[in-house]
Amino acid sequence: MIVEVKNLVKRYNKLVALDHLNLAVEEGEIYGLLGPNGSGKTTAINCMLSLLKYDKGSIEIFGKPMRPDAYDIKKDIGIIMQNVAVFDELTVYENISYFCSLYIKDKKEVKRLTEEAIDFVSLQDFTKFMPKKLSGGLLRRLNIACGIAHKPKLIILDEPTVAVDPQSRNKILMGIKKLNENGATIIYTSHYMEEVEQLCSRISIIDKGKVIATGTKDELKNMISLGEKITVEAYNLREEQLDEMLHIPNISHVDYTENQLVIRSKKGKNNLIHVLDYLQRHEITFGKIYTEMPTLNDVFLEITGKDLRD
Ligand SMILES: Nc1ncnc2c1ncn2[C@@H]1O[C@H](COP(=O)(O)OP(=O)(O)OP(=O)(O)O)[C@@H](O)[C@H]1O
Repeated sequence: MIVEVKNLVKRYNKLVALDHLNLAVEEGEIYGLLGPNGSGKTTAINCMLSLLKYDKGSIEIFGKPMRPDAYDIKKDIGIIMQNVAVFDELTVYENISYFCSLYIKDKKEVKRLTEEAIDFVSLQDFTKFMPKKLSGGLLRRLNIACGIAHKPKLIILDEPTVAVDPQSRNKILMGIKKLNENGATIIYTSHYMEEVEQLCSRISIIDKGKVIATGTKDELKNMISLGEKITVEAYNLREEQLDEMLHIPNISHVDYTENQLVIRSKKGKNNLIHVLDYLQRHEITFGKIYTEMPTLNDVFLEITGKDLRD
């Protein structure tokens, strides 16, 4: 186990930001913390790193209790926080080199690792730039390079793609995958379900400071009753046909607006075949047809009754 958080409680005066939060991150995982803004992700990370005092619970990292002065643990952790934390008066190269030298004493090794980190985030053309001259996406990449140059075993990224252009976002996501392939365990917080789905091997969904569900994306989707959503471009459907479709096995909702028929099904096999069969038997003209599986937002919605983005 790389990180084990048990029954963590953190209050800001009367507000309970973490309410008996439990997490267990195993070696080699990309572990996602998915939750809406204000659900407690940053507070959890700050507690894990001993940057914030908490009221109750325990935190172990690499099998040892985490404390503010646990430098032997901290040297193996790379942190990339939401707010970019670099020195404005240092160049891109100097920033990365400085953060790396906090952990690595050998100067030649610092140089080698700095250059490797620059290549890794593709900032080769910007090494002499001051941070203020970088775009938002490049600045995020610099922030990441500063956090990972010393090759930590555990890398924690708190919403690293907020307000980042799509090209930099892709580079960041691919970079995180590569860091993981090279052996690092990753904790990744986000309120973007698509990113978490794409990237993470296991996910904890967090709401109001509590973990409400944990699993792989497929395990999470299997927790809910919703099956696939079938969308059909269909013409001249009558009210009674829509009512009849509700009697197709497993179908729970039917909606028809502007020639778009949207059918929601419960879990089960052959839902699409049954729908197609109905359309053909009733000689209903139809065009494009596609199905979508439930998303992590559907999971969040079914458990909490609200959208992730609310
Ligand atoms: N220093 C603070 N003082 C008082 N309340 C705080 C403080 N920091 C966070 N909170 C509150 O604690 C709760 C959890 O906030 P936190 O920032 O951990 O959530 P989050 O999931 O990381 O959201 P975001 O992505 O918006 O940062 C929120 O209600 C927030 O308003």
